[in-house]
Amino acid sequence: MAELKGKKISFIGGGNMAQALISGLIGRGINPSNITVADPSEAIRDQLKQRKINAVDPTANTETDNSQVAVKGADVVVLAVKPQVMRQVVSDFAEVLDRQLVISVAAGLSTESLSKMLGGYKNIVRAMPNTPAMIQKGATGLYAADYITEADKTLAASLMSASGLVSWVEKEEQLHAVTAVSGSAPAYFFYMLESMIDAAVEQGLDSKQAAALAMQTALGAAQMAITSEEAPAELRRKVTSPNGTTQAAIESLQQDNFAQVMKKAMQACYTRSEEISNELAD
Ligand SMILES: NC(=O)C1=CN([C@@H]2O[C@H](COP(=O)(O)OP(=O)(O)OC[C@H]3O[C@@H](n4cnc5c(N)ncnc54)[C@H](OP(=O)(O)O)[C@@H]3O)[C@@H](O)[C@H]2O)C=CC1
Ligand SMILES: O=C(O)[C@@H]1CCC=N1
Repeated sequence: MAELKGKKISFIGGGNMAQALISGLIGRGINPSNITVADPSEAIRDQLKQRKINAVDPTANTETDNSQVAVKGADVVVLAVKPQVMRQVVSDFAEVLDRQLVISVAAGLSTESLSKMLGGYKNIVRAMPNTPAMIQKGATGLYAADYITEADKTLAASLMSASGLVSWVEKEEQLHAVTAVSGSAPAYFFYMLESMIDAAVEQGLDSKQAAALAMQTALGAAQMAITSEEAPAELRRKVTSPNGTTQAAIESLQQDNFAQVMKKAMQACYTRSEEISNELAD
């Protein structure tokens, strides 16, 4: 965290992912006055200002209120807009980049394509975070080309670790797999919770009670898996009494090819990430 002390951090795009990362940063004691966000939504800017975060309107065309203002004063610029609008968005400020570390959280968009969009600017680290960053329980994959300095890699890791775990990948393509296993994955767990709660309600619990039990179980299982020396398969075996209730549930999942279902979903995620990469390449 020492690396972030006094650093000016700007976010281009103040939507879901940016807000999650900002909450992580503020939760770790970063002064909101060191954070600037450019977002066209007045509602988002007003919310940010209430939290003492600077907010500018990228569509404004004044000397004090636009994305160039956010970028010029920054040490780190986090690009948090949809990959499909990145080219258009960065064209507003690419010319004023000179020393800033750019961190892109955009799914799929390669360093090479982004660098071209930025007129050849190369000081880029790619990150694939996830929304539990909001409560500092995020998981982020990071990639930097070999020409990025150790100081900038440390700065990027420090910024993302304010929101939770960080893990570097050696090859840029591995970020597709990171997206499948953690970037998009909170949604899989939320979907599983939704399905479990619906099923418990059908079995006779009221929805609040079902939700509380399912969510606490997800939290407990995740924390156990993280802290235990035993692998998830062994922890699963310890719940599963021979010919008991868990065995019946697990056998049902196996008959329905649960592992295959999960593999197929993660492959769809990986493939979509590759497609976005190809769509945005020149
Ligand atoms: N959500 C997630 O879980 C994750 C997202 N990501 C990546 O994060 C990025 C953002 O995703 P997410 O936060 O979900 O998307 P959101 O749509 O929530 O946020 C993007 C924000 O950027 C704003 N925006 C549009 N144009 C500009 C502009 N010219 N200047 C500044 N801001 C602009 C949008 O405004 P408006 O809506 O008014 O156009 C919107 O508020 C994506 O690239 C995504 O791949 C990565 C990991 C996880
Ligand atoms: O769905 C998406 O494309 C983004 C990237 C990872 C999570 N959300």
